[in-house]
Amino acid sequence: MPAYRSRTTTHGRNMAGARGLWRATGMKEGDFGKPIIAIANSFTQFVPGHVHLHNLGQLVAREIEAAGGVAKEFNTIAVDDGIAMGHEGMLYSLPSRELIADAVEYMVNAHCADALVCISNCDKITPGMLMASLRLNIPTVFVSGGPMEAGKVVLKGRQRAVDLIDAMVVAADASVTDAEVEAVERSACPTCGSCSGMFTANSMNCLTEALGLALPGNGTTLASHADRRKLFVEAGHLIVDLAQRWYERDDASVLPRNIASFAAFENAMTLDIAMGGSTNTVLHLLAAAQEAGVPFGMADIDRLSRRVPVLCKVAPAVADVHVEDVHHAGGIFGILGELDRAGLVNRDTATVHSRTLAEALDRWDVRRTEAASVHELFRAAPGGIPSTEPFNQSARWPEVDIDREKGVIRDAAHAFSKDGGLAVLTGNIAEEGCVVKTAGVDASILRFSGPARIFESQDAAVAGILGGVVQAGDVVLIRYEGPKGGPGMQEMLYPTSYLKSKGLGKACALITDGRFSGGTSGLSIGHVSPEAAEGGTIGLVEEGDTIEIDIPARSIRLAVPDAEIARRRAAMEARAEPWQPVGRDRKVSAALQAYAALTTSAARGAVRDVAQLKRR
Ligand SMILES: CC[C@H](C)C(=O)C(=O)O
Ligand SMILES: [Mg+2]
Repeated sequence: MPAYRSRTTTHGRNMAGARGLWRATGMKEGDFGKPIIAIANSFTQFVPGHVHLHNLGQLVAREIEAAGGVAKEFNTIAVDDGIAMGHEGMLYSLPSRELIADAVEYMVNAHCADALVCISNCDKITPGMLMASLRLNIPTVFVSGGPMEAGKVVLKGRQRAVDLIDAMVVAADASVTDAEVEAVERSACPTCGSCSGMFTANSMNCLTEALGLALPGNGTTLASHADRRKLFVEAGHLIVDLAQRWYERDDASVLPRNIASFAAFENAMTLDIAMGGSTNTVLHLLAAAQEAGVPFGMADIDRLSRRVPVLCKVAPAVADVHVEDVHHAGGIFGILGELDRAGLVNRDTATVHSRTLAEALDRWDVRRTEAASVHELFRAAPGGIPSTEPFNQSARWPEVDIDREKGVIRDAAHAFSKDGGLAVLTGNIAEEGCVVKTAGVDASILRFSGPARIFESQDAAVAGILGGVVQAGDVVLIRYEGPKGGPGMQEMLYPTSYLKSKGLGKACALITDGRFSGGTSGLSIGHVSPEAAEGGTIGLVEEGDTIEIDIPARSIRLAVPDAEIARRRAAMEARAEPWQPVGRDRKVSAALQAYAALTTSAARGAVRDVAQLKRR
């Protein structure tokens, strides 16, 4: 029977000092002996996905106390990728994932907390907390801040849904007037919550639901809707129950590593492929799997991508469907229900709320249950009230969208495409692989070949695209932007958005050892591994070389003879400072240099590898 971790500091005469300090935090006599539950919140006024979290940690805390626990809240940082995008602020985005994971580890282990509630939301906060929960392996429940409502705007006499990406694209489109750009800017992000498309934040919050570590509805219930409050209340009660099951009844099934098993990682990746999730999920699931000690790797992702169809298309893959519409169609359990009917999910995985996924599907798949409460949950609708406050509206659709032939979620027989929404490509330019979100690639360019237009930084690529250097038919190649080379593996959202702004979205390819925002679509191939800074062949490509991309064949290659590549490699190794970008003047802080010294390639999830230090 495991002992409560918190007894280390709450029991024994010699812990009088610690108990004195616990008392000063507000612990009462009767609290000593109750499970101490850490609440990892991530409130900040820098991020719309977190601006509304300031009181939600205490909402959970009151419920923990009502359920018989002691709640202790702390806060992590939270970077807003959309604000950090397109300048050197983006160098900090992926490194912040490691800081968040470490911050949760530090606070939970330093104070011997017994269990954990993670209040996350945006791009690196959910992955960072997920890594921490699997590293710590104590009872954990995730409840994220929830998705933002899609914006609505009238352009050229037609009302359309808009989001952050639309604001970025129209701003660089000379055919759009200043007044129209302003109208989109003012409408694109109407409420608190994570940006409304199937971008990285929403992808990861949906995947945490599929992994079994979050409650049904976590990924798609709007931040603005009153229903979302119930998820926080339920999380507060559930975590005390999970803690008691582990520490008092030796029930190891509640531990994160027994929930996020290999089969659960397969389910999460299957969901991602079926809904065209952000390619960042590849990085973050690989990193989380490593923390969990689960041998889930790129080969598994490739295997799944070849058998899972696209059952749901959401912005940026399509313009007029957002996460609120996925919710209206039954949410993540609606998609998992269709995947289950197609025999594509592991039904016996555990969750924090149901004994198995199969039991959860019976209860939460809107096509399996008539339960009014479930149908009411998925009728939750946007309120259209601009606000930074949560739970401020309770609009409902008349019915749940269960049209699986033409609706937002499809059954396997009516899939948007038989091929999955994500593909892993390999070849001489990416021997450890690279990824492309196929759900966002026009069918006409699944096979593409063209001359390399080389840029040694994201900024140079932006200047080249906006300055007309990039022409139709080109393969934009951005390198030395990997985890080590950037450092920090920037998201290339502005280059991919500006290709659209210039009308080149279906006329060019873009490949990089960097990565992409979930807002990227088009023939955008990222995570090229090994990266240029680690001696990858992408560092040997020369201007005008032909790059051949064949998504159906899962291949990408530099059409240059092996002997020439070998010659170039020898010449590179002979340089005084090999594998460095040409003509780039980027100041890299000591903090980022420390990150670069320990990180690894995208094919490993850009995880920290301290073994590198011993090899020096
Ligand atoms: C819309 C872009 C978003 C902020 C992002 O960075 C991602 O999805 O990764
Ligand atoms: Mg991002």
